[in-house]
Amino acid sequence: TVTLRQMDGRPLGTATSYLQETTAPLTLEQALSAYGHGAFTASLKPVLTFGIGPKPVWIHLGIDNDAAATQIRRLTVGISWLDHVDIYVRHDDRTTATWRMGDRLPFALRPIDSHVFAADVGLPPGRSDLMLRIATFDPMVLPISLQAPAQAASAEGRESASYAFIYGFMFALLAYNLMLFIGMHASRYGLYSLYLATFMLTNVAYTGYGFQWLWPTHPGWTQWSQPTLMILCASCGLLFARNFLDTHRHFPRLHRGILACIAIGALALVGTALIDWQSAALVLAFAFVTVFTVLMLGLGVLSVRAGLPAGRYFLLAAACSMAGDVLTVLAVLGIVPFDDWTFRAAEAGMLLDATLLALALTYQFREGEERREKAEHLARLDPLTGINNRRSFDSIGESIWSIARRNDRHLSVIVLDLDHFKRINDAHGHACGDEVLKATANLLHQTLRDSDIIARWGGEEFIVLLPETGLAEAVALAERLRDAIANLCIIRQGVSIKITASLGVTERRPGQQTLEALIAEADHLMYQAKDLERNRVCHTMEKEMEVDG
Ligand SMILES: Nc1nc2c(ncn2[C@@H]2O[C@H](COP(=O)(O)OP(=O)(O)OP(=O)(O)O)[C@@H](O)[C@H]2O)c(=O)[nH]1
Repeated sequence: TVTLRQMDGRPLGTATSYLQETTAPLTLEQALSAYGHGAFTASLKPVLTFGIGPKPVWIHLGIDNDAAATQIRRLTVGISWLDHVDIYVRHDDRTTATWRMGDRLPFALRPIDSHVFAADVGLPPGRSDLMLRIATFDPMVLPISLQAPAQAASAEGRESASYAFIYGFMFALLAYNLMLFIGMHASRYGLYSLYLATFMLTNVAYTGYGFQWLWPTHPGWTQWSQPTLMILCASCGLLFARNFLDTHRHFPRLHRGILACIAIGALALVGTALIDWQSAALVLAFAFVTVFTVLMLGLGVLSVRAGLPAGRYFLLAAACSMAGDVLTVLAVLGIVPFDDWTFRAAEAGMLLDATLLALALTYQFREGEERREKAEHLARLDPLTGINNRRSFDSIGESIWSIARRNDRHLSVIVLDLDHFKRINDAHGHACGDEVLKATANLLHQTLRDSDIIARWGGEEFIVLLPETGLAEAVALAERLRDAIANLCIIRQGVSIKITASLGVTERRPGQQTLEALIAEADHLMYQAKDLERNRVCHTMEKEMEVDG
């Protein structure tokens, strides 16, 4: 028996006693008579639990109103998914109030607009008895409490606010990822959004908010929504994992196995729906979610072991979600004490899961961008010397050329070719030739300004584009380069290798049409230098002097 003071919203299980029906359903009179004969068992737990799909249960709670006037207290059975909740209030051997509710009956029959089962009970002074009959295919967990209606309403308000926070947070993640999906056509963002959306729907269904807000006139769907959405959500999670971890490439057998698993789950669900076997659908859904949780964790472990960069986030996310799910299931099955924290652990786990996966997606995106930038950068460089290759020179050179042309600015070019390079290769080997090419590129890099463009033009040929540089200055620079190359000391296997280079230098002339023509001129001059015994700089100034002379 509970007194008014004990009616503070906490579960009153230890004040109750119960009787489970064995064969035929009992009437109220039969249950009362059984109670009178002491057939009820006193509950030792504050929250009664009877596992999945148990026989219907009768619960008795004695109430002592020690005040002088009638008191109203809100009776709450704080779980949403019970099929039938019949409540009888007895006073002076009479039934003073009866309510029938449950998620097999339309929501409108509920006396209080709540996502769980609640009724305001009038308690005259003295002793009253509450008799409840509860029947369900789902896990039967019964947090029964009494408290003043205003208090109950404010507790429910706080609870709703916490759900609003969870849904708001998840909705923001969902909307953001949906936009990424639409904008980038990357299916992993779409699958992640789908996973979040189905999780939210599953949660809305099992917390009873779905029945209260979304489908109050469809008790049939309320029944089937839970197994259906559980299987749908787990399937979306697996599809996301397949895509996110690229299982097709890394774990091909698992990739196919996951799809088979989803297909079996979906077919089995359709089968149970066709024969309207709801208890089997529930057992199937719980089994599927268990397989899902194990698979997600296993995929996380495998991807970390395979060194997949985003694997750590995934594993941590899967572990958070699994810990939350396990705690909630244990609470619902009565294996660990049922309270707000244990019951809502799955939500906390999923919040962490969703956040970590969002981080993992961002990490993966950043990594992809870095890879792409690196590949683009590498595609512009000569792999041996690390300076620009011809393709990259062409694109940079063209823009410098058009600026110089439009603004009529100085622009010079040097073409440099190493002399008798074939001999170096022949005498010291190809690897040694490579070393010489690298040393030459290095020297160019160190001697020239950052604004000058250096590139490897061909085998042992280099090109330098000198913006804002007149011919005299370019020729002086070319001479310095020639001299530095001639003095370059490359020692390989104790042998000192000497090299020289021939250089052609020219400057853009007003009216000259293309950069190509300018380079061809410098190239021509470089060949002139080769003809003149090599290790020389030839330039257009000489040509002009010759013409003048
Ligand atoms: N080691 C090495 N050799 C290269 C590379 N690219 C081209 N070569 C070699 O450079 C040599 C160029 O020879 P040639 O075109 O006959 O010119 P050269 O021997 O320098 O003679 P001149 O240009 O007339 O002074 C060839 O033997 C090519 O195989 C490279 O990346 N590494």
